[in-house]
Amino acid sequence: MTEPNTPSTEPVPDDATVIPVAGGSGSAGTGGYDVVVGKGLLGRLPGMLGPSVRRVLVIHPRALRATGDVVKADLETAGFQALTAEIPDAEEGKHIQVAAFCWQVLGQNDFTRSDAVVSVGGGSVSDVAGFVAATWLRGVRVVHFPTTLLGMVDAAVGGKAGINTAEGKNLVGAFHPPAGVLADLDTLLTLPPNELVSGLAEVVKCGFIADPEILTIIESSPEQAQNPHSSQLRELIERSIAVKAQVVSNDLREAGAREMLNYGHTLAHAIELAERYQWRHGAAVSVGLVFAAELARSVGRLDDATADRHRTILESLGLPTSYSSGRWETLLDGIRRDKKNRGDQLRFVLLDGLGKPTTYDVPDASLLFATYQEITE
Ligand SMILES: NC(=O)c1ccc[n+]([C@@H]2O[C@H](COP(=O)([O-])OP(=O)(O)OC[C@H]3O[C@@H](n4cnc5c(N)ncnc54)[C@H](O)[C@@H]3O)[C@@H](O)[C@H]2O)c1
Ligand SMILES: O=C(O)C(=O)C[C@@H](O)[C@H](O)[C@H](O)COP(=O)(O)O
Ligand SMILES: [Zn+2]
Repeated sequence: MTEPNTPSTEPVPDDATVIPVAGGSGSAGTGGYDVVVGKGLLGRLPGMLGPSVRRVLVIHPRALRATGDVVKADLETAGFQALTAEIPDAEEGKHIQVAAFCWQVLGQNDFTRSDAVVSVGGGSVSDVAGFVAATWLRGVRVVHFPTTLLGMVDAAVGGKAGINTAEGKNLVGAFHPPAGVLADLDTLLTLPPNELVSGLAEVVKCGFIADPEILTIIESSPEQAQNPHSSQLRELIERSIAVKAQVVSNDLREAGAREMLNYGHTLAHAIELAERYQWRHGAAVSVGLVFAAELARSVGRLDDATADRHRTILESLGLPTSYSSGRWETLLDGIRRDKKNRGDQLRFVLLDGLGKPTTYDVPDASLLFATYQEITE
């Protein structure tokens, strides 16, 4: 795997797009923070960290060692005392022992409440780094520098941070909004195509729950949607971030409306657990979206055209839309541990129509088994 192009620090470009998010600990406006989308954004990092920060821990996976080193060197040039913590790649990084290793580095280097964490990597890195920042001294600042499409459009925005346990995905975590997010499009140039496509599943999710123009853009050219140089992909990124920013600005702690961002995830997380995290998150979300569409169709909430559109658009991107038969009991175990459930009540996010997400209390698990038959290979 090739590492991203080394981001340049100067000058800060003018063609960046700034998407504000309300709520949190950032420096933008009244307690909110900015998600900046553009190229050559690293020069903005000191400003996002803020004037009180002296020490910075840069957390990155092994695969992005050179990028982590560049970020560290730039921070040192800007006058910070910077350290790096190298963590295991992908889902192996979302582990309590990895968090403990980062806490040890912070402790041994006297990090105080006025110091900060920076994540450099995909969603797995922003999740664990955000969790470390949320828990160290009960909360220090974190800035995310996402290097995957999925990280830019989803994981780095909104403050959900967490790790996995043996029992399931993201079962331990915190809501800890970043002080800012730098989505540097240059980093996408080295992202393997299957990772970029994985991120597009979350983009499609945003299209179905809130911004149908996203679907139209992808349908008009699935190829350009996958081209890291294209204006279409940049527009998809900005639209998806705008959807997420709007939702989390109004419901950071998922008291209600934020649940819509979990569309497709009830089955997706169960698949990831069943597959021991050998499936990409976006691939699992893709199957989960089709499952949710079929469930909504079967209970008479979603029209055929919108339900069918799920499969068509996801397949046009090369994402999976079906899953192995014979795994239902394993999947149901995962579904029972979903955070949207209340007691024995299983709950899903479904669509009442395009752009009309709602929550659905499943009356009987047999309904889910029947829907599973609709998506098995
Ligand atoms: N907190 C949230 O709101 C939220 C939202 C969505 C997903 N997530 C989580 O995000 C995780 C998935 O994130 P992801 O899809 O970014 O995967 P990831 O973090 O596992 O990264 C995918 C792979 O790409 C490599 N990589 C990263 N950037 C690269 C680059 N620029 N060039 C080359 N290789 C690069 C990584 O080393 C890794 O092997 C899951 O754990 C999911 O649960 C969290
Ligand atoms: O931000 C949210 O809220 C989401 O649900 C976004 C999801 O894409 C993301 O995968 C999130 O990590 C899932 O959260 P969880 O609470 O179901 O673990
Ligand atoms: Zn997700």
